[in-house]
Amino acid sequence: MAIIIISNLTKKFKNKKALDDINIEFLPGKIYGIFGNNGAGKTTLLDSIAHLLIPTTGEILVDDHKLGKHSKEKISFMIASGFELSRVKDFIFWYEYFFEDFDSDEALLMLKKYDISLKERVSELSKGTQEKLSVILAISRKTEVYIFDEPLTGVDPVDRIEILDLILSKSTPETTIILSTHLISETERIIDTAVFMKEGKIILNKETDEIRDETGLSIDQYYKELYKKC
Ligand SMILES: Nc1ncnc2c1ncn2[C@@H]1O[C@H](COP(=O)(O)OP(=O)(O)OP(=O)(O)O)[C@@H](O)[C@H]1O
Repeated sequence: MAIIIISNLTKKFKNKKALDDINIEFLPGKIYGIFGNNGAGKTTLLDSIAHLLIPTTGEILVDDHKLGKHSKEKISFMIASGFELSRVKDFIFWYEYFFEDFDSDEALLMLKKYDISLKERVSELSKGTQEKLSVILAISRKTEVYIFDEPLTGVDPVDRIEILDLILSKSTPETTIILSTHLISETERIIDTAVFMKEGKIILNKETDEIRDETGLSIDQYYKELYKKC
């Protein structure tokens, strides 16, 4: 059974439709890649699931519940802002305080591995290191859904492999991972289902193995072919 069911979801910013009648279900045990050109609506979709945005119309159900306290316990997502004055240790403290399922020992081990000091001001870290911190905080929670919006953009190619492996380590038959990225060729090895978005709509939602078998192309090649045409 789907853990997330989205029905007729539309999100407007003033008169602009960022999401246009989205219908999609996310299953446990799967890793979803959300791909699309700039402005396609990827972040708006992920922020809507994380309840950071309120839909204009439509519905999002998580584990059969409307978004709220229950979905907050089920979903862990990367934070992308609020870094201004805080130090790394403040984030560890807040996560421990707000989330009973946060494993601070696991987070501290990963911070050590990536040489991220607890004393550092987050705003003074490089963009890539901020992204690593954000991924570490998100995966140190024990939830059923993990959402990563562009987790690799500023990360160097060697660490990208490790960050992807960290994300992959959260994959179990019970967890759902949703990842948005422009780095299709680097992420497609871990993606089970590719979701292509354009102008606020989902134009493809298919198993990656099926795409490769049917087209003989990698997901990256198929994406480029499809977006060249439309
Ligand atoms: N807070 C906002 N106010 C007004 N318009 C917004 C806002 N957030 C997003 N939009 C608009 O909604 C559309 C979808 O934006 P969104 O950030 O979801 O796209 P995206 O697929 O994540 O793009 P990118 O790949 O560039 O990050 C864009 O046209 C964007 O300008």
